Amino acid sequence: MAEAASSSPLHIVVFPWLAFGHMIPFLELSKRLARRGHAVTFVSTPRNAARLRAVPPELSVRLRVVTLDLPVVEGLPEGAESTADVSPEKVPLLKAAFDGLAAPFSALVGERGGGEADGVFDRKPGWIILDLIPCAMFLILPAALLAYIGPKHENEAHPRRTTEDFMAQPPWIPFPTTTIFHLRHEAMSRASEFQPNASGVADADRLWQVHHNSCRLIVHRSCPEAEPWLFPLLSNLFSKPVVPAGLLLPTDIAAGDVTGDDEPFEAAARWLDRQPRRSVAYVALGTEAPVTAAHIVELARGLELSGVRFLWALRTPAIAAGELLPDGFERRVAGRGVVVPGWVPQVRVLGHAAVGAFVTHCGWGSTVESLFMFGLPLVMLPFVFDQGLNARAMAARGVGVEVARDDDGSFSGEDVAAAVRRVMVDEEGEELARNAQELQRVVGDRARDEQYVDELLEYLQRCNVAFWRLAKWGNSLHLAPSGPSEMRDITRVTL
Ligand SMILES: O=c1ccn([C@@H]2O[C@H](COP(=O)(O)OP(=O)(O)O[C@H]3O[C@H](CO)[C@@H](O)[C@H](O)[C@H]3O)[C@@H](O)[C@H]2O)c(=O)[nH]1
Repeated sequence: MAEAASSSPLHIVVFPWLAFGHMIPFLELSKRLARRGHAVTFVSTPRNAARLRAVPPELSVRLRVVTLDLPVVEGLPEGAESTADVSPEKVPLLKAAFDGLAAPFSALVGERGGGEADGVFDRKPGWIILDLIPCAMFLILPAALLAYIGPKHENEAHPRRTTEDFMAQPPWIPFPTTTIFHLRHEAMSRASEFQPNASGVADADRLWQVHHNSCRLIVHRSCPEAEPWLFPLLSNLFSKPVVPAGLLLPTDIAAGDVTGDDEPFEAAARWLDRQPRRSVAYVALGTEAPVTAAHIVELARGLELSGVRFLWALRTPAIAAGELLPDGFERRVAGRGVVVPGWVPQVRVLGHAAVGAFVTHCGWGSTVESLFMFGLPLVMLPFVFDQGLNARAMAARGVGVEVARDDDGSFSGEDVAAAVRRVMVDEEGEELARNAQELQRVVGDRARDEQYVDELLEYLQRCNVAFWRLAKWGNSLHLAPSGPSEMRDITRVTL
């Protein structure tokens, strides 16, 4: 890995969407860019910045965190700054608040490198890397989701109107694929993402606005080993380079990238230390899945019925975890099951020798951390976004099984227990575990993962700032290639 920038170092500003599933990989990418001698300004809000682990001292000369205060939006709970702080129906309000950061962000990047003149940051940004704004878009999502959404012109040529349309393979994917939401509840949720939400804009439109108006380069937290065939297809479909950043496998396994109230976890960690090797199922459904009280009851019933040891990270922003669990649940599973009501250092748990499988919503971050980093087989319970696609792709690779679902997405405790036992108890589980280890060996190669960042940097340096002129105009951020005729107006900044 290059430790110093080979040619003139870049100043890169990164500004992720306010979700830990986004901020964590953006910070990981930032560290790798800084380690290679480039200056990185990581922008977030004060509370999120405080919750992310401090930048390692050796990187602090080149990687700095700048905070912007989130504007007040009616209905958004006080102090809510990330999707982990709100229930799913309030996320559009968080998006509206994030949209309100367009002007301060524009001011930040428009003036010198962003703030006072201080050495490496005293340069206008060569690149801005955001979820949904120019000039490079870094998607922490798998390439499969972008392939499913497709470019606007393909959606116009092949409009999807009915639920069945959303359940079918997109016609612009010309080969057999797992990129299909074949379950009715998933297709319905997808369809809603093409409609405007409470933030006033449809999520698909946010994506297209950037793809079509402003971004020159699309970067995925992924690699061809993890998602074969998709990168050339996407470059072709979107008529611009779609390149991998690698999986950004977390480097700081012991700490993770988020600080929180680890207190409730410490007792669970001591319990985990006493469990036999590969005997515990770690259960966690990420930070954004719309998990209902009924889901939690059935999941609890399933874990109890399975007879398997488990550690469950149960985050419920709106209701105390204990109030959702069936009566007497914790007493009945005492000794073999532990519920942690709050933030759990997930990477540390997944890497623990006692953990043998992961009951997961199949968020891409969780898939990367469990399967590609540690080779753990999966019990898959996807809800929204890319999660169903990830589950399908991993089932096809023989590294996990999905919990059976009804058309409306509901599932029973018996369905959960059956899937958990297939992975943790039955003979089939041995093959799943072997496949997962084998996939990890191929996909989770750290040297190759670093090489993808080198290749990305080479690309960024080749097409550097000569290409772009930054201008501030009114309340919007404008990024313009050198000719004024190509000036583009970017007003929206969120996913
Ligand atoms: O108690 C917790 C809860 C979460 N995490 C971390 O938070 C991240 C969660 O990321 P992910 O697994 O991707 O889940 P979500 O936050 O739910 O993911 C959103 O963003 C993902 C892209 O990262 C998409 O794939 C998902 O569909 C979308 O829900 C991971 O790094 C976890 O290690 C913890 O460390 N402790």
